Amino acid sequence: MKVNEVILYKMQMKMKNPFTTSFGTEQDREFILVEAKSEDGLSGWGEGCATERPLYSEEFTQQSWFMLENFLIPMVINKEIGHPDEIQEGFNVYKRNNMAKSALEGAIWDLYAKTEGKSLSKVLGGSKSTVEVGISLGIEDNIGDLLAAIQKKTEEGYKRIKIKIKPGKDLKVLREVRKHYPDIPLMVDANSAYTLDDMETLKAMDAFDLMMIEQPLTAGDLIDHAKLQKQIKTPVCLDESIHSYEDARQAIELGSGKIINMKVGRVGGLTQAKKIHDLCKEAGIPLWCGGMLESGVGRAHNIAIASLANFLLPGDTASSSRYWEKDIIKPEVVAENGIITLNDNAGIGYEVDREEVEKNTVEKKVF
Ligand SMILES: O=C(O)CCC(=O)c1ccccc1C(=O)O
Ligand SMILES: [Mg+2]
Repeated sequence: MKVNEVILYKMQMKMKNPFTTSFGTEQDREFILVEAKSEDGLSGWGEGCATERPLYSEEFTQQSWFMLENFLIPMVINKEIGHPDEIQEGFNVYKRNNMAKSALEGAIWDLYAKTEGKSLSKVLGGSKSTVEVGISLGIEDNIGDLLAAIQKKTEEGYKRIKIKIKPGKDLKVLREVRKHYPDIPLMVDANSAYTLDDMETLKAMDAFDLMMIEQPLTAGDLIDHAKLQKQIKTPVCLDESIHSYEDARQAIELGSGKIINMKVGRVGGLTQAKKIHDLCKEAGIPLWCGGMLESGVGRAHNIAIASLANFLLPGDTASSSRYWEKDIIKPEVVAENGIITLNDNAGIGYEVDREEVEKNTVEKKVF
């Protein structure tokens, strides 16, 4: 297979509602789409999940664009590619920049699957035909708004509720939520907002029967998370601490957590995600698929990877309509009663709506 043209689209799409985490509020989602074209006229699509500002990790859209334009696209264009697993080896001469790597690698995976006439899930080795999904709810100023959102999303059938927390917006919120919803599957995500000095608060969370606490401590940390996990019963789930197979291996060895949130962009692409999946399966560490407020393209990739066997917990891959007035894929992603059913179409399984893409494109470059 040969990629003879790559197109980068810088996208700006307004989300229906602002989304607040411990690191800030986002409503205008800027991201990169990658289209990789083959000689026989097929197009593969990938999405870069970096955000406009480096708030979640060190990556941001302009940096991804620069990486893709100057370093990554030249490595793949007009080269013979036997299998997408080969891409990552080449990319790894450059350090990190995982979201940029993943965007292009993802487009090539989609192109490969389309060339083979198989679904992306199939070529990745997925074994499930449905995936379970939960919902991630941002921090609200007003507890009433959060309770209303929980009510609505529970009625829609989402399989678990995740609420964002930060110091000062934690135990009081949990007490209130549990008062109204004593039995819902519930978890929290701190996005690195605490340190071991907050041990009392973190220990107090054991009282709320949480499925897990996601990334309570510093991004990249494995050691303090291991210390924390020894002192609390609630499983620690790692997000911003896992960027590679090596991170996952060390986290398992150290006991830094009991669950891993898999984000394909964070770990540098589908090939690395598969490797981490296999390692975690072997080690008895369940995974679930995280989200980065993706458009339909990234969402479709997330659904495909979530069909692998060790994705044992509901993911953050909610319906398109949770985020967008109109998504850029046809049909849109729909979770019914908290379940997304995969289709057998070749590649990502959804058609990219070029008209919608163009409408939301602020910059475009052909290579
Ligand atoms: O619905 C989603 O896409 C997941 C939302 C979410 O939790 C999130 C959104 C943006 C950045 C980081 C995170 C996170 O999982 O930490
Ligand atoms: Mg998270």
